[in-house]
Amino acid sequence: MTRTKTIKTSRIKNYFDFRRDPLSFFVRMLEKGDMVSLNTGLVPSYIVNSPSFVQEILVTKDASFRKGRTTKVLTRTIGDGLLTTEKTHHKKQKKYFQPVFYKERLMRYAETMVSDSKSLVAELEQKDSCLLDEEMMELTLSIISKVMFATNVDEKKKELAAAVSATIKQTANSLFSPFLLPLAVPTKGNRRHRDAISKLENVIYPIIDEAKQNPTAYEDTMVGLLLDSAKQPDAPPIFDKELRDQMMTMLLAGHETSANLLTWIFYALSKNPEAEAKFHEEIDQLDSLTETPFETYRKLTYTNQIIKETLRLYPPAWLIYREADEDVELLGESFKAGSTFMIAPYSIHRNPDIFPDPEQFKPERFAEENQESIPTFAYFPFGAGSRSCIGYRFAMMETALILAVIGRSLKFQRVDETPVEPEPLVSLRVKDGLNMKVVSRG
Ligand code: HEM
Repeated sequence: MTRTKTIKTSRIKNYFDFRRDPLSFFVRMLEKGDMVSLNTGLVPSYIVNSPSFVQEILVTKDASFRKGRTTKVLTRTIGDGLLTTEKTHHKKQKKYFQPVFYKERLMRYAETMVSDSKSLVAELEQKDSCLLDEEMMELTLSIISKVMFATNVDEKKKELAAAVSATIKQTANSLFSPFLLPLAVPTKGNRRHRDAISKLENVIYPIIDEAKQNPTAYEDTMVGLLLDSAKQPDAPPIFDKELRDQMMTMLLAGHETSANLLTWIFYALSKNPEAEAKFHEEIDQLDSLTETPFETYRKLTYTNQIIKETLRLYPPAWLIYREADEDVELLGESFKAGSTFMIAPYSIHRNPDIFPDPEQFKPERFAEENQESIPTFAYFPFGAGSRSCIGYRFAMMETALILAVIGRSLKFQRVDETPVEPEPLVSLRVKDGLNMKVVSRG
């Protein structure tokens, strides 16, 4: 029996429905079948809904797929970094990248996560309200720059965060546009995109020069590690361009996702007083005098459930693309080379058969005793298989520590009750930002 259903609406209607409101489009498609064919003719496009197809594409048959269009678009900004390379090149990079996220390094990163969060608390205590999304963007940008490049971007935080935002907006526009104009074509959007890339490069290239001249100052960072790996016997040399691409990758993949997640969490807590009270109870019991940040992190059980529930409802990586490299058989059905597959954690995480009352915020879904009932490939905010998120542990720890430090001193309340909408760019943002009252917890 075939599990793929073709929807009856025309491809033009599907395309405009998708462009108008991609998130609702995917949620509507959820009940149409395990795999939905979008009727797109020469280049077949599918929406993947069932966990077993997700597993086939991302894990079991992953060698038959590439990231396709996502890679093509992202390469314009980040070049050949870990997020965008394919096949053997990617495998090689993933191997030399692993040590950046080893436990002993994560333990050191935790110190920076806590101290930067404390500085932000001191700043926020002077304010009545703030644009929370921007504050979170600057905080996670500052953390990633310190731990990956030993660079303090405090003075340039706003400018850099704006440059990253501009590249992300342009990338999202290109991702969903039917035409992909080369970046060299001087459209207004392309010019803005190129300016933003130059701003980021003006920060990145001097760091590379400095790291090569003064390696000891960088030995604990990603840049130092990559320079070191090139010194191993038989290792190929590493060029500035490759370092630049990996640094761009970390800037783009490693801070916007976490910042958006944090913004959604504080929003969700402001709407769910019971969960907020349980969160406060947990963090108020922490003994910050005797513990290292890493020990603190391991005690944040309920906080962890809040993070997972927010990742379910507002997964920053809301859409994952794959393209078949060759003809491929999935669960006994054949798909042609070149077929594209859209896998949307945003809609799959709302499957009511797996998550009853899917729109309700219920962190307890992820309590130890309940987690077992969630099939592995029904919940995958960090992807799965060979292309899954290398920063997964980093992101979970960073989010928990930031929540704990900020949550012990402050909470946030909505300034007004205007509806908050998600904006699906490369990562899932709060549309038009989130203005929040800053309330001291006394
Ligand atoms: C809440 C935060 C984050 C979320 C939800 C997230 C999600 C994801 C997802 C879903 C993928 C797989 C994409 C695909 O299969 O096409 C991915 C890949 C990746 N992520 Fe994350 N990520 C987060 C934070 C981070 C952080 C903090 C870093 C780095 C410090 C990072 C670095 C990367 C990189 C380099 C890849 C590409 C891995 C590869 O292709 O081998 N991410 N992320």
